[in-house]
Amino acid sequence: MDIPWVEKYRPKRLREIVNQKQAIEKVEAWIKQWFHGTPKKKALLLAGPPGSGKTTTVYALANEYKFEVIELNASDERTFEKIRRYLDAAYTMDIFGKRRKLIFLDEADNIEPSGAHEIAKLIDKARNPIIMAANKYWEVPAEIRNKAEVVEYKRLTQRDIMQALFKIIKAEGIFVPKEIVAEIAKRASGDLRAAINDLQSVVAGGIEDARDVLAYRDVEKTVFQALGLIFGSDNAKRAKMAMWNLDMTPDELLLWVDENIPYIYYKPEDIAEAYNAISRADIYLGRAKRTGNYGLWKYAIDMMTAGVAVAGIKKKGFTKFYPPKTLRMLKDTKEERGIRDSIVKKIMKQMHMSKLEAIETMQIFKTIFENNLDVAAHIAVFLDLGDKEIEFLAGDKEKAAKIKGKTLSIHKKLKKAGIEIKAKMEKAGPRELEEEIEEEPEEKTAEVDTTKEEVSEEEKESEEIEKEIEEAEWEKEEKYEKVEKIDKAKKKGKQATLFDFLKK
Ligand SMILES: Nc1ncnc2c1ncn2[C@@H]1O[C@H](COP(=O)(O)OP(=O)(O)OP(=O)(O)O)[C@@H](O)[C@H]1O
Repeated sequence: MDIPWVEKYRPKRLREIVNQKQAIEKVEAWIKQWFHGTPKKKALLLAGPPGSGKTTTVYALANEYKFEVIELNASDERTFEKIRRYLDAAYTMDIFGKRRKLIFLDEADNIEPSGAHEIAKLIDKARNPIIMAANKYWEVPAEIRNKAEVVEYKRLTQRDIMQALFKIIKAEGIFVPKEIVAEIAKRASGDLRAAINDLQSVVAGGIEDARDVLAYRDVEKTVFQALGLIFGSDNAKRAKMAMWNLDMTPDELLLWVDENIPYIYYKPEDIAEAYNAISRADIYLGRAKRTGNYGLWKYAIDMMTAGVAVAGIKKKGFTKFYPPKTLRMLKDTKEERGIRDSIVKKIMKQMHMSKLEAIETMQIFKTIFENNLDVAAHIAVFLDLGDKEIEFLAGDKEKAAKIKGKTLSIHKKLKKAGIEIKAKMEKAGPRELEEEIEEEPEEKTAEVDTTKEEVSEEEKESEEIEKEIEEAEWEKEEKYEKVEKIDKAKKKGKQATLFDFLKK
């Protein structure tokens, strides 16, 4: 996976930072004072809109003036303790020799009042430069704000953003039409980080799809941030903030989270864990709707945010979020629900699972249907899925058609194998079949004279038995390979699981 362009192209030097000249002059003047003693204000507060260059300034400054940055997050509970530790050791030795530490406290507008008092005390005692950053500086507790020199960052203009994007396009040696660059810059509303991420998404997804990606931008502006909180860290508290100020119902956010799980987690057990969390959330949401007890939303939200955030190891690097396919494809949600329910029922029946397990399994099947058409076809045959059901799981008409084609050839093979096996069995006597029909004498199944006009009761019975056996044989042949493991597990009294099936 490519490294995120926001990191790859983060300016290393102060002069590369676009359109924040005044702010940077102030920051440089302040840091220079540290080389001649301690400045009057030991802390700076960089205030301005997201993606305007605050964090970039801190790192470029540290790079030029040879500081080591200790980055702390104000919403992290352990921050206060860490600050104390670093302040006590203003200088430490590292392999480069003596390097001064610069403390960077991001999200200062998220500091709890109790923490604010302690941080204010620590600023008083500090022997290190402290830089804080906030989007809304008026929400930084006054106690801290008063101890810091405020440096304002401007919202970047569409022109600034376009310039920065073209620099990246040139460095990457790619072509992106000017109107798309202009559109990305316009939609970013001053946030260069968002614009760079959009540009990378558009390039990764192919320019032809650019308009689709951008069409979702208005919603994603917030839903992307929500997904970033859920998938961006293992911090449950941060993840729970995803629903804040989000102009969406939990049901809608659930679809987005659901869609993106397989792009974030890569180990099957982690994917299953994350799906487990959302299927529980789904149950709470359903219950809330049925009973009118919307207090249950809180549990649902916790499960689909924090529950998903801590599900496992996430992919590193740039991640593109995708809008839910169900939103794009199946406008008729009633129909969608009907299809979903019938798949769940089939899984419950064929795989001997509880509803919850079946929902979870269905989510895993979705990933398989999108990514491995061969396995998908086997599952489709095994579950006897209809066209709509295959389409639902594949999330794409074209893929569904391919899977359908593969199921037909599986059916053909099974039929052929069934005839061959039948012939063999007629010769040698089928062992597996014997087990299943052990009460019935074999001769009865072997020959029935269909030329006789008058059929005796006994013969009628025999014919029926033959039919039944033939059906059993068909079914057995179709499913034998796939259910063998499950059957064994059942015989041993173990619960059959999806993984028994997939290991086949
Ligand atoms: N003024 C700028 N000049 C050049 N690049 C910038 C500028 N502002 C933002 N960027 C780019 O956008 C990315 C994000 O910027 P940065 O992390 O500095 O934002 P920020 O102001 O700290 O935002 P936030 O408040 O959300 O943390 C950087 O990696 C950099 O590539």
